Amino acid sequence: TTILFIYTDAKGFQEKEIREKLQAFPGGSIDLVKQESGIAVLTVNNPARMNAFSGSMMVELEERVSQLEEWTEGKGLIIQGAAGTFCSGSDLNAVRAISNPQVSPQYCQRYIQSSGQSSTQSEIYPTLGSVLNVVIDISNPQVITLPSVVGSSRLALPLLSVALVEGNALGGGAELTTACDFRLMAPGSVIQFVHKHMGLVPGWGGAARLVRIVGGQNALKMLGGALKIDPEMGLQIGLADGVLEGSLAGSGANALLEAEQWLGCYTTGPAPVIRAIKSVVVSGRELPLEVALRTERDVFGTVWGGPANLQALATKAKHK
Ligand SMILES: CCCC(=O)SCCNC(=O)CCNC(=O)[C@H](O)C(C)(C)COP(=O)(O)OP(=O)(O)OC[C@H]1O[C@@H](n2cnc3c(N)ncnc32)[C@H](O)[C@@H]1OP(=O)(O)O
Repeated sequence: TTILFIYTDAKGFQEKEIREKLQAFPGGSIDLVKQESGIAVLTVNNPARMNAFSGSMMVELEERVSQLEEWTEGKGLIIQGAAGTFCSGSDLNAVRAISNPQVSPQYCQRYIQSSGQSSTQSEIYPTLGSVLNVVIDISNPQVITLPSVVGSSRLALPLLSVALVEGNALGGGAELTTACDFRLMAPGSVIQFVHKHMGLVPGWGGAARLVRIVGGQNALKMLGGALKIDPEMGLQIGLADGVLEGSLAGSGANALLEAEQWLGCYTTGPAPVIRAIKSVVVSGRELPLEVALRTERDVFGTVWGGPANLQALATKAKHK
């Protein structure tokens, strides 16, 4: 099930067209490593442009998310940038190429209307937004669909996800951090919604998610002031869930190791149980209460009497 191929014919055609247009802006890659531990590492890799998102990287992100959807043993996901910095947002070379005055008026109209007709370059951003919905709103594939959000019956990933922020997370890069369940910041790192300085607002879902993470007041200040959020401020407003140790930071490998250890506290245990935990929390947060309660009951049914439950009963576990 990928958003590119399960639409109706007209929509499918549109997505194919968008994909082709995105491929016209190549550069960089999105690398995925699935580990035995059940934690996968996704690397935004375009260091010559501070890991800015080219068009082909957007397409690759969608493909990597599809691979993660099929990874039934998976429990966690770390998203990082290559070479010690997170992501500087959209590739401004591509943005400049598509923002010439002849394209712009059409761009704006299409962007707002989001019509179902033939696509324009402006649909780059909403397209990636759909992928990010899947990265964050991860839930139990058996029970939750978010049709109104992703425009299809695509499901959210059942992995606990962390953005490992070293260096800068700017613009769309800041948005990407909000598409994860958690954010870990390295000393000296910055998360900054620079959209206002670019004459924009977030378009990948970053504003809606930011409000849920830090509340409306903080989100208004962050967007309105294009504030540079350092680790200390990040912790204070609840944007950061942790700050990496200074002694270990500075080296990409060590920062990743630290992030894996941090995430391991939450992903230790059998995959079906970890995935179910993600599912009940996301449904509780995102769905109307009545639906969330029903979902929780259904998810409960997937672990009740399961191997982990039976083993715990047999060993008469004490929780001291
Ligand atoms: C809805 C989406 C909204 C968006 O994401 S709009 C894009 C928002 N992002 C930006 O405006 C980032 C602009 N860049 C910067 O502020 C700085 O480059 C940054 C990231 C703080 C790093 O500064 P420095 O460490 O001094 O490095 P630098 O400026 O020399 O950059 C090294 C090379 O990377 C390039 N680069 C950085 N961000 C880029 C981007 N977003 N798109 C395309 N190229 C980008 C930069 O042009 C430079 O390339 P070159 O070496 O001059 O060829």
